[in-house]
Amino acid sequence: METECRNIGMTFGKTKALQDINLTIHDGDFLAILGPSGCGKTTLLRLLAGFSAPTQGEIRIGAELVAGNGYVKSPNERNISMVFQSYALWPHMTVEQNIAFPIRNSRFVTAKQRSNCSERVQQLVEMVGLHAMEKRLPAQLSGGQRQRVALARALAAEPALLLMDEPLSNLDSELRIEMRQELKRLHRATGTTIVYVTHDQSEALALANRIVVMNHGRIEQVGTAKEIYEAPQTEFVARFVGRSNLLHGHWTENRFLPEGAETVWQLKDVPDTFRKSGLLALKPEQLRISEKNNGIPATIKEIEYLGAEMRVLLSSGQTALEMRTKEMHYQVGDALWLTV
Ligand SMILES: Nc1ncnc2c1ncn2[C@@H]1O[C@H](COP(=O)(O)OP(=O)(O)OP(=O)(O)O)[C@@H](O)[C@H]1O
Repeated sequence: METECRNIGMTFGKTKALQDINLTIHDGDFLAILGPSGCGKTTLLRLLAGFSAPTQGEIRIGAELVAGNGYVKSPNERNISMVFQSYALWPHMTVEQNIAFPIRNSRFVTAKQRSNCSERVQQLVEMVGLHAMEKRLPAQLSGGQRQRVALARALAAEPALLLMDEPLSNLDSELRIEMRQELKRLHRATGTTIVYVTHDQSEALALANRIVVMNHGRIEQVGTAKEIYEAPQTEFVARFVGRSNLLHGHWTENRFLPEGAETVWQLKDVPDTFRKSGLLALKPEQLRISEKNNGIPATIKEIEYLGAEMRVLLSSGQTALEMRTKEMHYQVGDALWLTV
């Protein structure tokens, strides 16, 4: 079942939280909505859930109009479930009671599913790895285990759409990576359509089969992780997702003369998104330090040791640059050249 947003706009007083949102969510998608704080991600998710009505445009789930023209269908009338950053479990209910709740109460559950409730709860408990914890209360669980209960509860009534708002951000970094694998496995096993809000580009790249990048209430680009990372269509996407350096200069066919450089760079297979504006987008791992004057002059501002590699922050004139390297023979304050 497809979900369709058409010309969605949302204003709060003078704030335009969303503008011209056109988006189709396909059946079985794992779709990430990625963008910086305040770009409108949560507002869009809340509209999909039915917590508020858009000020413009319409939303359809399958053939059914769920919001538009002042009409809005409430969350419990939509076949959706939601997982929040804060888990939002019922504190007085055990693990199995929390998971059973939507099976007993959702209007989208059939009589047959309801009569198989205990088996379904057991199946979900196993699926999210909470065996032997069924009788515990949320307070007797770790953060990761609570989030697993929230996930099992969200999947219990087999929703047409599962909405997740930064569900892993309360977990420590190791557990976050582990839960990512869990989520991917659950998505493969259930085929549920997932819309996943995050401001973390590595989370979006790792999880989603499609990514929607948002900025200032608008969609900047929609594509697969590879498309978004390797072929950004806007300066914002290049910087936000790929952490790309955008160098100004002059293009002649496949040759680029960066501003401040004396030597032309011969480049291969460069997507021509930015050529018209005299820009070259380079990922931190594409920049190299050069011993000789065949690139742009730069000064090292900071070196961060990250274990497997180093993150080096530099400045070239007024431009701040970032590179990643495995070896570093220079120090903060050194002047050198950067090339590709
Ligand atoms: N109920 C509201 N009343 C007024 N302004 C709001 C309301 N909800 C959101 N906004 C504004 O709308 C914009 C988008 O907010 P939203 O919460 O959707 O952003 P976000 O991308 O989810 O941010 P974050 O990652 O920080 O949660 C912001 O400028 C925010 O201040």
